Amino acid sequence: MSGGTDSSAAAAMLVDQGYEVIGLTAHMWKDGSRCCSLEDVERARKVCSYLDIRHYVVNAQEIFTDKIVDPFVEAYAAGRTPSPCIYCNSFVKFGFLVDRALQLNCDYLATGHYAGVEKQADGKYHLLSAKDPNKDQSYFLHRLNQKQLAFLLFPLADLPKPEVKAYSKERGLPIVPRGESQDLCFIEEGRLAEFVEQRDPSVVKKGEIHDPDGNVVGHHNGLHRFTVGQRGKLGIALGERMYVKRLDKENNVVEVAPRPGVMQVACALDEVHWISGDEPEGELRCEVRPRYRSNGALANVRFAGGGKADVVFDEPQFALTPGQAAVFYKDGEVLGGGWIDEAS
Ligand SMILES: Nc1ncnc2c1ncn2[C@@H]1O[C@H](COP(=O)(O)OP(=O)(O)OP(=O)(O)O)[C@@H](O)[C@H]1O
Repeated sequence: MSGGTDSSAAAAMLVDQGYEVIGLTAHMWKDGSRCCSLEDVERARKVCSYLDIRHYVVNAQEIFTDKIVDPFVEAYAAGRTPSPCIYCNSFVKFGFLVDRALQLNCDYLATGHYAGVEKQADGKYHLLSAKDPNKDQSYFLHRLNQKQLAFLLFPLADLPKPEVKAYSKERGLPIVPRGESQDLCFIEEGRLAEFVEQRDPSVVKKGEIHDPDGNVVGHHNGLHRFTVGQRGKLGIALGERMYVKRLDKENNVVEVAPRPGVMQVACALDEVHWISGDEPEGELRCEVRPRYRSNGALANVRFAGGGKADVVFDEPQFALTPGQAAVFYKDGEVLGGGWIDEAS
């Protein structure tokens, strides 16, 4: 329970369905940050007390630093754009918290994620998109395995957010309003570069900005200030609108190009994960979402062995970004996904 509407509503629904519910809140990051802090712990405590259920607070600061924050900074230092929510789900929410729930003799761990889990006739657990496409979080859960899915309940899978809000109100849940969770809950809005610099000062390194012909069109203060597809804040004034096309770590160069230059048709993935535990044979035709806010595009996924795969889209895609996840969907189901290593 994060103290927000979704997990509070999920807990209340399970209480209403007759489950014996225990609230579990991870204190993940420093106080004063926008989430996962002591203020959230306090919010969750209030809801539990209202529902008359036990509430446990677990200290997850060490694992959060080791598995989410440090790799996040390392990725930026390597010229990539990381996706910390995916790691947080794998290691903290559905790793560390599952272990704690097992220690408390729980039969399930429930969260307020918008996604579905279903055991089907093949005996496997399947991860499904949420019914509310605006809230669907299945993209962030694509690295879950069978053991984790067997232990999970997602009570909000079939509900649109307005219904969850209405239910919380009707049920009288004492929820202190706050904004929807942001991707970077541990960093103050607009302070990403400073955060990375504070934790790894070596990222501040002057370099050049190159146009598609290799001309120097500007200078920068570190690759961590850029992400592929970025348009503004380039500090250059050219006749044409320019986007970041590639971050060249080796030469500390930011390559920019007009929009057509940032459209690419293929990308190489590593650490590909399959929810079923079995890699499909040969080639897979499916929809691939190369970032969270993407509708998915038809592609062929070819397996290259050793957890690697190549994705070839039917149509060029904008800003295939190293460090982001490409997630495979078929008929509303998440099959798995991998990290984008390189686009071409
Ligand atoms: N600090 C935490 N401790 C325990 N569980 C958490 C914590 N933060 C998030 N969760 C769980 O993960 C789910 C998804 O987290 P996310 O950050 O996407 O929250 P959200 O959609 O804003 O939900 P909420 O309204 O519950 O905050 C939450 O609904 C909650 O069940």
